Amino acid sequence: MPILPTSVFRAFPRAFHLASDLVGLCLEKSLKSSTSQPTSYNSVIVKLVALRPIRDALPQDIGDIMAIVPPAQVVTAVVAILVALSVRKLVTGLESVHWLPGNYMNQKHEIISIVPFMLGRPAYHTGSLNVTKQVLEADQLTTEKPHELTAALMLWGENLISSNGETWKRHRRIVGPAFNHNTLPMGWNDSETKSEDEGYSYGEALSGVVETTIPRLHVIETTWKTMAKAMDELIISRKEEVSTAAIEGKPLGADIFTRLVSEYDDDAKHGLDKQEVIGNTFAMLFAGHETTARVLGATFGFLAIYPEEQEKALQEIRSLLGDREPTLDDLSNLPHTQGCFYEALRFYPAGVLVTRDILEDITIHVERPEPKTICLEKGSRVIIDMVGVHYDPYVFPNPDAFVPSRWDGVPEHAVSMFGLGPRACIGRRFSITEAVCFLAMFLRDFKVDVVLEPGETREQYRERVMSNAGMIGLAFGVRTIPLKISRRV
Ligand code: HEM
Repeated sequence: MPILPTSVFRAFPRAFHLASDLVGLCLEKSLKSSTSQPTSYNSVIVKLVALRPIRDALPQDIGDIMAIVPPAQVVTAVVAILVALSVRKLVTGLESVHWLPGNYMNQKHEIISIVPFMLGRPAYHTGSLNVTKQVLEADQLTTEKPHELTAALMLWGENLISSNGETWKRHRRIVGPAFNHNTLPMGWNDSETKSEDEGYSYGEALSGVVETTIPRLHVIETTWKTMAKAMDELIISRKEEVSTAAIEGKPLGADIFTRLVSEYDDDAKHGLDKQEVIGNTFAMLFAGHETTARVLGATFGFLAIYPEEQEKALQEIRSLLGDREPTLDDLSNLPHTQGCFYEALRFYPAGVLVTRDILEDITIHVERPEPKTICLEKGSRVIIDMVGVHYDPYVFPNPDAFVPSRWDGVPEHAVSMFGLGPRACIGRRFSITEAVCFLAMFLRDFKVDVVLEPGETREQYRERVMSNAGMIGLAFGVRTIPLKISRRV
């Protein structure tokens, strides 16, 4: 947590109110003056949502001191917004260096170093698919996820992502069936239910929670309280529905949440207790919230940069579907469209860091810089750089090029951006289905194009826009992609 002089914090609550007042005023004005300004309305809302968690996070008991700050003035409010935004970066740690693919220079070595990070264990850093496979596909008893790195996700309760050993097996057995063929056609309900007393929508609260997962969790208390309350209410009401359906002999829903709630039994050794239901619900929200959406954004970016690839996808979609809606069976017949999604995912593997602690010595074989057998020693850690893995020129020739056809014929389980081995992403099929379905329906009706700056080429646009990547919430992706979308005639 960055240390700031208390005077800075003192100036905040009042300043935030002023800033919000000002933004509110602009909002009101723009709504009154014209109904044809949706952009300014939206941008104001976005700013408000961004500012509100910070404002609410500030201690209330210093509010009185703030009363002595002079009343609203435009300058104060503008300064407050600027300072607030920069403090937000410090508080949430969202700012990071520009990610540039050209930084990958050391792929001649499959393991880079075993230097411990600060106080941590000695850690092997790797960007090699070969090493990744051997570690992730090793016997479950020989590795586990590091506790301190998954601790933040445990706050809501034990869950599939963060658990290890027997607990992980129990969770995977229960959650797994929720991702089978029957659940794929089902969409996620976009819950925008407002929580009246807190003033946050469920979605807004989730964003707040996601952005503050790392040790600063309790800073933005309101969002967390809102989420906890919403979760509790949801579980109780769905449990009642499930019990009623069981008594009346009606079939239960096949969705993930119903499956989790159905297994909720505080006394059961093989089911989930309430905290575990909540923990897993959050785990699914965390894992499913930003990931697919970010990769879809990048896919559109690449399709805009390379119109010939977009045209190829359009022809594939048109010749398969014509004017009808896609069915689940169609999705395997859209290889180019799927390849575009995979290729964007290769550049931006949303789950960017995969780590394992070594519980028993593991012997692995490396080919570079020369063929060798290495013992990954018990007590050490393996840190897998997923961007590096998917930039490996030995596995992905000409890694800078956007080549959807490189995925032709690659079976789904070998798509390494979703992880490998027994702990590979449980949402992989769900994510691919959702993405290809969305791309098919969207590209049939709309064309995406780049928004170039004066004199800029498409390649320069790619450099400017697509390199501006980093962690957004918990997912790795491109920050902003300016696109022009037009309806096809
Ligand atoms: C583009 C989308 C996605 C990417 C790139 C992605 C990536 C990954 C990766 C790399 C792992 C393995 C982590 C490890 O081995 O330590 C993983 C695990 C997991 N993912 Fe995803 N994921 C995506 C979408 C989803 C979705 C939509 C869901 C759920 C709705 C989901 C739920 C999970 C869960 C629960 C795990 C833990 C599985 C276990 O440990 O048994 N993911 N994901």
